[in-house]
Amino acid sequence: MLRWLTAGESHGPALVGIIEGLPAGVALTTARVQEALARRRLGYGRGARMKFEQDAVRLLGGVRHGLSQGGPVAIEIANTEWPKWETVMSADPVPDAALGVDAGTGDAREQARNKPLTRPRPGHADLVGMAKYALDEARPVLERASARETATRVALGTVAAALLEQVAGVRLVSHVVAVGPVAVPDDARVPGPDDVVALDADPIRCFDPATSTAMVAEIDACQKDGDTLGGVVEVLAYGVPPGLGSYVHGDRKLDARLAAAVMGIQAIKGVEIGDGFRTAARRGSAAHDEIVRGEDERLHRVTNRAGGVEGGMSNGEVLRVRAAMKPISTVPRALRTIDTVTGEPATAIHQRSDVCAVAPAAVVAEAMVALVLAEALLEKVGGDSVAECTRNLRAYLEAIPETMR
Ligand SMILES: Cc1cc2nc3c(=O)[nH]c(=O)nc-3n(C[C@H](O)[C@H](O)[C@H](O)COP(=O)(O)O)c2cc1C
Ligand SMILES: C=C(O[C@@H]1CC(C(=O)O)=C[C@@H](OP(=O)(O)O)[C@H]1O)C(=O)O
Repeated sequence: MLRWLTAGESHGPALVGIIEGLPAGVALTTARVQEALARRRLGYGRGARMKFEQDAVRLLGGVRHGLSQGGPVAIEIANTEWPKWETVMSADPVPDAALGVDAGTGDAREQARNKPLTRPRPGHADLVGMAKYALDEARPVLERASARETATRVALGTVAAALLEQVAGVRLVSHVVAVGPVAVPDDARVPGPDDVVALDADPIRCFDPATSTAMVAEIDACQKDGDTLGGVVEVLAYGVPPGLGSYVHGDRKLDARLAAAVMGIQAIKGVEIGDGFRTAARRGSAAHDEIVRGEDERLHRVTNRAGGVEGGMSNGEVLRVRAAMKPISTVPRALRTIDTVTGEPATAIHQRSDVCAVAPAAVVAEAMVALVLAEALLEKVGGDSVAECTRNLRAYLEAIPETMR
């Protein structure tokens, strides 16, 4: 069983991710994780932090000489700004002297704690988080709810993607298909795995040049208006073997697992597999994918409206997952809220923030898809080394009768 966890706060010393249940022999280097994190920092409309954040990576365990060893892999991502936040975010109690105030009044101490955040921001976890965890300000809530945590997901997704590629030749690509109301046309070319370099070079991560230009203009206009934007991202996985996931129980279904994992990303409010919602408007004859034998003597679907999943299992076609991201919640044109100290109306706290983070969300969604696919692949083929998993996958595929391949 592959499992993973993250820990850490947005302005703490570091984030940490652990992935466990990984076979030995997965190729992993600090540079490879750094590269993945650099992709996530990009994105037209991102805020000031991404200009200086270094995402300093340390592989803390489970990897030796560029290969996983079979034990848990632990990855640390240091937060560049930590020295500035050391007092506010100290894990240990901070003496009054270190706060730079007299041991005196509670108020002064509160001020030194970087002004208590008592004007919760709509669209964030702030208000309910304070009530739920019995907190007197939103700082602890936003520190953990922040999408800073997605850096760890991307680091762990790098490990999953390496496993998928080595064992099964799976290759993933993610792109942006809409920013606010600006969407790629339905007939735009779909990027293939070899287009990753071009997508990484584009701060919008959109493969359609005209749409990309319109998206930049939309973000500029929105920023000028003191507003924020969301959008839609798509992840494609090429080379996924058939039979990952299962129809036998709802929580084993690959589509259900993908939806849960992608929905778990901060600000994602909808997930679609294949043509998803669009399929609901079609007749059955125009909604499914007919099976034919191609010139290469192999079975193919004439279309891929299902997005590579039928009956909760991968069917060998390209996996397609889309996710809808809501506009960034920290709106510069501050939204109405209350002050939790007085109960009086107020405007929400506004701190440094992204205007649009759809491009990095695509990279994060790619990581989540990689983690789900890697977990499902290991479930199907098992094995304690990459070589064993590869052998098992080959044996399984070779055992499928000729008439069904
Ligand atoms: C890559 C990424 C970057 C984000 N950046 C910001 C940001 O700068 N400011 C902000 O208010 N929300 C940002 N968000 C969204 C919030 O983290 C998210 O909306 C919030 O934690 C509430 O969670 P929910 O939207 O899932 O309910 C970002 C999300 C992602 C995926
Ligand atoms: C730090 C990241 O994104 C952050 C996500 C985020 C939020 O509220 O989700 C708010 C901002 O944090 P800060 O106030 O520190 O600038 C973003 O910069 C990141 O993606 O690495």
